[in-house]
Amino acid sequence: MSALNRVLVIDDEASIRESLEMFLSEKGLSVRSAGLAEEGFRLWRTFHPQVIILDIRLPDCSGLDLLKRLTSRDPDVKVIMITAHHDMATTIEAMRQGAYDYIHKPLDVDEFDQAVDKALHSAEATVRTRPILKSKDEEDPKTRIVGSTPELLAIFKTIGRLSRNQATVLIQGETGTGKELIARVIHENSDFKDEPFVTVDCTTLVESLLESELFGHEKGAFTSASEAKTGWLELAGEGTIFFDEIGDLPLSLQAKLLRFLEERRFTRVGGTRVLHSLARIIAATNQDLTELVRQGRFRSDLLFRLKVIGIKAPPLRQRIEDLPALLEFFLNRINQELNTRVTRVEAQVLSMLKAYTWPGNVRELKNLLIKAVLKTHGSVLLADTIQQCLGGLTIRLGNECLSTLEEVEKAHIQKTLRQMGWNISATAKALGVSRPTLRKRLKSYRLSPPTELTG
Ligand SMILES: Nc1ncnc2c1ncn2[C@@H]1O[C@H](COP(=O)(O)OP(=O)(O)OP(=O)(O)O)[C@@H](O)[C@H]1O
Repeated sequence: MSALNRVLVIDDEASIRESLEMFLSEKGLSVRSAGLAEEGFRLWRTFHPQVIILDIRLPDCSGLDLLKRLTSRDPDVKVIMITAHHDMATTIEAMRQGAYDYIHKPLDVDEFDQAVDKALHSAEATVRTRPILKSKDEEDPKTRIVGSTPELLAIFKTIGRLSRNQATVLIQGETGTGKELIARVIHENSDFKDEPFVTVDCTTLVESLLESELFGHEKGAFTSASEAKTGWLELAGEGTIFFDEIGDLPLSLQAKLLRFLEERRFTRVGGTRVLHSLARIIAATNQDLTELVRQGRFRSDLLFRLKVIGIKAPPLRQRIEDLPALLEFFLNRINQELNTRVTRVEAQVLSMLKAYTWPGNVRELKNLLIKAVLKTHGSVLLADTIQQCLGGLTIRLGNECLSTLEEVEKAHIQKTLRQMGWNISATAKALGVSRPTLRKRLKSYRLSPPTELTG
């Protein structure tokens, strides 16, 4: 009998205990039951159940109190609360206290069956997986670029070289690849890090306002200028001005920015005093500026001026080896920010994430993990949850487009089998499963060795 099939039922109604015992035994599970909280707690200590079915109302104490006692001793305990009461506050409180699930009486057999299977699967995954989060991050997570692929190492070097000067930088890359993050890290690692970092979103600016926002204006410069205003160039001091989506900057403003970059001097709108700015300009874009130049939508001389130092932020799919580190980093951050404790991941999660194409890059990964963590009960991030969050999105493995967990699993097994020359022991080891499990999968996916290997 597997060590991972023990269920404890704690309910004061004898008829419910009996029917649940019967139902769970028929599922092949080992079941014990108790009618009182105290008795249930004692059984929990001696029987070591993977899953507990717990009634909210018990004669000697509330099920919620017992839940609290259990989760404080073992945060990974899987407790399915059952109750005849449909009240919001208790449901919320039970989930807050770490209940795995919450089901109403009269029990719907399918719903109950599924909840028990999921809880057992999650308990099994907790045992199978090792925590991936080792230590708390010491660095400020908001200015940490995670990754160690050659493309990123080259970026780190460039950032180092930029630390002693105020050279202009152009960062190009797809959406969500970390362009703004790179700009902030350049600023944080410069001698001028205590000066301001000012962001200019070129997509949201009304053309007529930009000049005065950027350069400032004097009182009375135009009808609504009732007060003088300091512009971003002055506000930034010796810090950094980050032009996000520079490709969207209107042509008239491109000319003004170019003039400023050439002379480093400017006047406020309606003013005569010549001001200087030593701020570093960093521009970012996810468009192909050379193509925009060709189309006459971007000035080639401005592109030349901006690209004193050019940085290419690589798309996530081109540095997929960084995924484990990113996963660990975001789980840590999400746990801290959302007060969750997802510290383990099922083995297939990583292969699924690695197989996906990530059109939204690191931002998409971060958002997906937030969604998945919020759906996770307990400490293990399950492959099923990732699949749900990826929704109808397609996973790409090699040249194949896969959309279900089974397809992904099958393709991954096939690939590993091929790599291992169809050696079952080596493949099972590489996949982290036992040989019987692998054989079961081969049978269910009808996988058999190519003919030249069978003889
Ligand atoms: N290498 C990385 N390590 C850690 N976090 C990252 C990394 N790359 C991106 N991020 C995070 O992903 C999110 C998106 O990054 P960012 O806003 O810098 O991307 P972007 O390229 O400027 O996007 P857009 O083009 O859409 O403006 C941010 O939360 C950022 O902190």
